[in-house]
Amino acid sequence: MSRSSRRRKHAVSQLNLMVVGFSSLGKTSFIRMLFETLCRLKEDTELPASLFKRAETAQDAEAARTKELYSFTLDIEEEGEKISLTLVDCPGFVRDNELRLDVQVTEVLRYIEAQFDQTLAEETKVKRNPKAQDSQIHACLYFIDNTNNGLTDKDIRILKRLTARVNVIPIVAKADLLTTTQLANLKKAINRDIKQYQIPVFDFPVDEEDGSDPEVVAEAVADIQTQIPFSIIAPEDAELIDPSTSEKILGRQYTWGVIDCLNPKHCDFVVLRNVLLSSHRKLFKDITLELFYEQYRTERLMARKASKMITKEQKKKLMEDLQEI
Ligand SMILES: Nc1nc2c(ncn2[C@@H]2O[C@H](COP(=O)(O)OP(=O)(O)OP(=O)(O)O)[C@@H](O)[C@H]2O)c(=O)[nH]1
Repeated sequence: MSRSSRRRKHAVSQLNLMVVGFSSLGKTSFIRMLFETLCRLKEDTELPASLFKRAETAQDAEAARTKELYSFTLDIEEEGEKISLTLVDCPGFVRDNELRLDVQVTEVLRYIEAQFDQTLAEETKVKRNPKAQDSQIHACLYFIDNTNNGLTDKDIRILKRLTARVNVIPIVAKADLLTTTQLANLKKAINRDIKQYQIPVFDFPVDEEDGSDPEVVAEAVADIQTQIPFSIIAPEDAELIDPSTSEKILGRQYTWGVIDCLNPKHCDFVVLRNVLLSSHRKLFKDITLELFYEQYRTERLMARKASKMITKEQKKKLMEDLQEI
């Protein structure tokens, strides 16, 4: 084995994912489900307590609400590759206060931009740290309320802001509450709105650099594209037993039957997990660095240049105006 391939085998890839959306749509439950399906390399990683606060009753709901943004990192292995996976959970957006909602979205964007600032600071160092962590958010899952018929005005406004800074993947949450026809209609309505309002969500382009047969890759991508937005059902109880197989499953039990959250016929979790951790991981990272980070970097440098160019009088006037605010 050559030195470089040995290095690659031991190389750890970083992946940073974020979940956002209105409150109580199942974001934390999704993170918990993802966590439960991961092949962890270190069992002793300290996990946030909020990850285990389940809310099966209305009284629990307030206590289990995500109050502030938090993140945690896990060392995992996916298809033989080591990944340092950071999951970021954000407080749910409020529905009834436009001003507060805007502040919340700004806070999410500030967090994303703060990660770009870290890269920018590292890049401008004379002696760069070769082991510097990549903390940029590579993909953001946007949870959509399935009680609406497509995207609301608020969704559109939020999505327009987020897609300027990060790869956004739309998610239909709590898909168990919809029939097959309702789910298909909702997916259609969301895709119609995405197109009509020209929201540049991540559209699963064919990766030109992928060494596999181009026809096979194009077919796989087309297959994924038909599933967007991905439907998710999070389990209610990790200890659920499927009565037909007597096996433990991650699911939800109803009077009429059991949902297996890992069954691709029930929801798109397995496809989404594969897209995030495996098939599109590199593409998410490349686009983040080459498109979103570059855009942010250019904006920052231009703003810096513009502030240098203003005259002393203009600066004085600006300071006076700011004091008046
Ligand atoms: N029916 C159903 N309920 C779900 C699903 N996922 C989560 N829930 C329930 O929805 C409630 C809220 O779930 P959370 O995961 O806390 O939602 P959240 O989006 O993180 O909420 P905030 O912290 O307020 O933003 C809980 O009672 C969950 O058990 C699902 O797929 N289907």
